[in-house]
Amino acid sequence: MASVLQSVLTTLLTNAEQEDTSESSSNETQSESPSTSGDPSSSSSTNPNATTSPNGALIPKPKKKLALKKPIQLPNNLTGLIKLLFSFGALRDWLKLFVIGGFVESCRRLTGVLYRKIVESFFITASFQEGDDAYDWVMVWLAKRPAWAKAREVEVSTKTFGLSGTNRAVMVPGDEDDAGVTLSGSSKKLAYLPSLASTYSLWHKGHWMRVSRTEKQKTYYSTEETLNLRQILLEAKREYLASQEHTISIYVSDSTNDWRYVASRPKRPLKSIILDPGIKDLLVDDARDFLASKQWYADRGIPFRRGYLLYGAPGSGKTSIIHSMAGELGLDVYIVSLSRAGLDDTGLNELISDLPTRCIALMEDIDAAFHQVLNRGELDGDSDDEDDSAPPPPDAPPTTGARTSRISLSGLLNALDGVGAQEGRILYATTNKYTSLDPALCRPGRLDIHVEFKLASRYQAREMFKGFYLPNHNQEPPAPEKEEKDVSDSGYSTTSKATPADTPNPTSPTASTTDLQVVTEDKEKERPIPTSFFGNSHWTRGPKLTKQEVEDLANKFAEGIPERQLSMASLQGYLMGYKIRPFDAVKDVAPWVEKELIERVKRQERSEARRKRAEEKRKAEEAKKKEEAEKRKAEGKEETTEETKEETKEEVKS
Ligand SMILES: Nc1ncnc2c1ncn2[C@@H]1O[C@H](COP(=O)(O)OP(=O)(O)OP(=O)(O)O)[C@@H](O)[C@H]1O
Repeated sequence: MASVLQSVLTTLLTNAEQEDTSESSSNETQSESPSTSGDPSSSSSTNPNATTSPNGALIPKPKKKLALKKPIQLPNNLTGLIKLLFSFGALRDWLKLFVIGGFVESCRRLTGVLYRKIVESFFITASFQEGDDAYDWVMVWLAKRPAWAKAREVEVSTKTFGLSGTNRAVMVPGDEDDAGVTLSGSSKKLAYLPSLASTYSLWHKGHWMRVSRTEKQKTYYSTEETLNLRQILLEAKREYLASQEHTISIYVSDSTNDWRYVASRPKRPLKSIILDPGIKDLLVDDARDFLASKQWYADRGIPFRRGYLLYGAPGSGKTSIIHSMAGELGLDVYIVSLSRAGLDDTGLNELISDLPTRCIALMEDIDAAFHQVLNRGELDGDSDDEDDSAPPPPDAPPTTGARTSRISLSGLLNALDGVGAQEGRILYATTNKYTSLDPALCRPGRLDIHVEFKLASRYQAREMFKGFYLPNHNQEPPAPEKEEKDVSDSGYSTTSKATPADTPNPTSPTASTTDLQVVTEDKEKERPIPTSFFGNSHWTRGPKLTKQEVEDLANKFAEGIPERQLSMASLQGYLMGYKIRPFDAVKDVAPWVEKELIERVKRQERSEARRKRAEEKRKAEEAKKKEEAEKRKAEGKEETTEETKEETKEEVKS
């Protein structure tokens, strides 16, 4: 340090010397200049550097040698050096500035550190990462805080945060009573999000909290608050779940084998699914009993899992009952799409083990993941298995063609009950091809309960008819004026509003063939409220039927439906065309059924022809393969014979 200071001082002193020298020389120059330009006498008297000779000429005085007579002695101790430094004015000012600046900066940093320490000791900071459930809870909770509505700077988004239907209104604080903010006719709601890099302060139950949103690799929220964090999170979760009370969440697997939330669906009431008596009760009671029996399973060492296989005719309500059960049991649905391209055994295992503990895993069309029939022969890789020679089941898919996914049967079996299989989950598998499933897949422990869904019975047809037209006394009638305006509703294409085609007319054939009566003005008071679960916006346009009238009509309708010939989906499709015309629905049912049955026969013929073609193609390919194999075998033999001959010749020669 001292040596540095010494070298600095030396430089400074040298500079000072040079400055003095230049000053002196400039003085000299100045003193010379008047003698050359002015009167010598006057110059001599004024010029101190010249003397006058006896002849009057100016004789310049000899030049003074400019040199430090006494060079400054550099002190060799630190104190002396500092003293010397302070003897230079400019340096002194610089040093003062340096010291004051350093002091101010240190104070600033110290205050920052102290502030953070205080904040940390009084506040709790929590970060929520986008994509996590807790993030959605906190978002919905924040949106519901009144203070949030006063925020001056927000980011507007149409994200739903897992909410659907009317619940989405919470995303727009203060807008809950609106019919719904619509964006150019869409039903999307607006959400106010904290804008990036802004900090918001709000009070909650007497506590101050700050909310800031920052973006790193992912966006996340961080809150600093004085409240018990657990309490706030629980509150947020409670409010979120309350918002979701009437919906179920649907998750699907993405290409990275993670579960991704896709949508919320309103719960479908169980009564809207019409099955033969006892089936619904069996499914619901068994699932309820299972969910309540965790300890029972644990005591007996039985894996806490339950599987249901719903099989049968297409459009008979398999998928619908699963969604309805999810609502009834309050479980989310995780759809495992076995035919997703790129899904292999490892991916499937990961997905199944990542399922939450209480949920519904849904595998639709479990047979469709494999183009080949799932059987033991394939599983064991034993091509000579006697099963192979047996003809495939009548509805078995063709056994050739590329697989859509890389799932093997053993992979699926492992995923269902291997070590990684999640406890507490309910598995629903559906198929239209029960006979094509391997018994190993269907055994208890994997798929414990098998329920057949048949084509519609007369009982189901009757109940569906009643569901469309029966008064529902739990609902308030909608305001007629409002309904008048609603022309966008429907699902049917005919019938003018003024004279519904179904309104019995004394002279019309419909009226003459039925004993039902038109509801008169007097009856209007006890006017029935329409359909329980197929919507009610069109009810004012239809005839007002009493319960008994609907039951009579339903019986007539059911009589026209052949037992187990048509699917419930087709019946629903038919009735949708007669939403406000129950009389016509009954009247037209016979010709419709006839047409449907003819269509069905045609469809069956087409499918049989397709199956035959596929079978022939398969046989032809097999024969071709066999022929090629034999040809290769023969060629191989010939080559070997030639080679043996050559070798013998060589041997003989040698
Ligand atoms: N039993 C039923 N009760 C009420 N509606 C039904 C019933 N069966 C089918 N539907 C109606 O038919 C439509 C199709 O039903 P769903 O998808 O549940 O049939 P599915 O058996 O799963 O058909 P698939 O085997 O082709 O997948 C739905 O809109 C549903 O409302």
